Amino acid sequence: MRKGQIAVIGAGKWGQALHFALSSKQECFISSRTKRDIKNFVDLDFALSCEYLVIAIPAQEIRTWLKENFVFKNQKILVASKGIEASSGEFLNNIYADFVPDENIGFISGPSFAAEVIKALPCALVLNSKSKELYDEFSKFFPDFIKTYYSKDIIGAEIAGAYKNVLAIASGICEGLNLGKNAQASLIARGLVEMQRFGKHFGAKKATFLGLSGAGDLFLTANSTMSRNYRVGLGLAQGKSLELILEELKEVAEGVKTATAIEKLSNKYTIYTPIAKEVKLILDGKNPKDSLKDLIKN
Ligand SMILES: NC(=O)c1ccc[n+]([C@@H]2O[C@H](COP(=O)([O-])OP(=O)(O)OC[C@H]3O[C@@H](n4cnc5c(N)ncnc54)[C@H](O)[C@@H]3O)[C@@H](O)[C@H]2O)c1
Ligand SMILES: O=P(O)(O)OC[C@H](O)CO
Repeated sequence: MRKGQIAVIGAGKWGQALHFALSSKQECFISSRTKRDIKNFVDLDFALSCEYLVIAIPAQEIRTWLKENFVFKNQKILVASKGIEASSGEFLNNIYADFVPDENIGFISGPSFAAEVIKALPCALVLNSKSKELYDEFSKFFPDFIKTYYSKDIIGAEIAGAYKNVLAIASGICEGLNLGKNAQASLIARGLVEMQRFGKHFGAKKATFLGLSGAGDLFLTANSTMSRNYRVGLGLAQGKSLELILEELKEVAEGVKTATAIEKLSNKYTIYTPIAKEVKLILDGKNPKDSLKDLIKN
């Protein structure tokens, strides 16, 4: 094992931004399934032999990626993805649990557009782990422009980070339909209540939804065209097909698949999730204006 060394796996927008940030205090490696012209780019075997790993591949790909590539050799891992597996409705921490013990894993949450992190603009992140030791070790790698906080509420952080993507789609729809700022603020506020209610069912803490991981990331993502999920919503409101929107986006918008996962889990456990349900229906072809009427009525 490469003791003390750190590598990011996944060289998309977030992986590259984290690689930039984590390179500010020491050498940080990066790996991806396709070779990239990035400083310190290494092959996957090299990356996997580092003691510290930050995994930034999309949520829907994680199970397969772990099965095909990962062998646990006591590495310490930070998960940077934000989503819920759509095919199973499984949370990422449960998927990772088959491969990595609790004390070796943490999850990043909080408001963090890659495009700003890669410019070294200040931000605050939460590193969520059962192990404070793991937090202490990883937080030392972060640059001065990122303030890190510790939390043990993994499920809360995970749900907040995934759910806000679905709400960002809803907010983009609201903007695209020109419904006004009152409507948008109402939607975001009710969305926060909705994701907290959903989280409560799975044991998440209320405080997580009121802090960086919940309100912080929701307010960011649901208010800006910098968000891919928000832009999906804008496109839907403009009458574009989901297929075309995703083709134009060329990057992952986790809210699309996470809406399916939330629908599955809400149906299974009878959790009231009206906004996420309408987003799912719109993604499946419902007219957004009809959704709005139904949302106000119910
Ligand atoms: N971009 C941001 O601002 C941001 C911030 C915080 C969290 N996130 C989260 O980070 C995750 C990644 O987002 P991103 O912005 O880097 O997306 P992206 O679309 O820019 O890149 C995704 C990367 O994952 C790689 N990938 C896809 N399938 C893979 C597979 N099967 N095996 C290995 N690699 C695979 C792609 O090659 C690509 O490099 C998402 O869950 C996203 O929600 C993104
Ligand atoms: O561009 P989005 O919508 O994937 O959001 C990116 C980050 O999750 C913001 O914290």
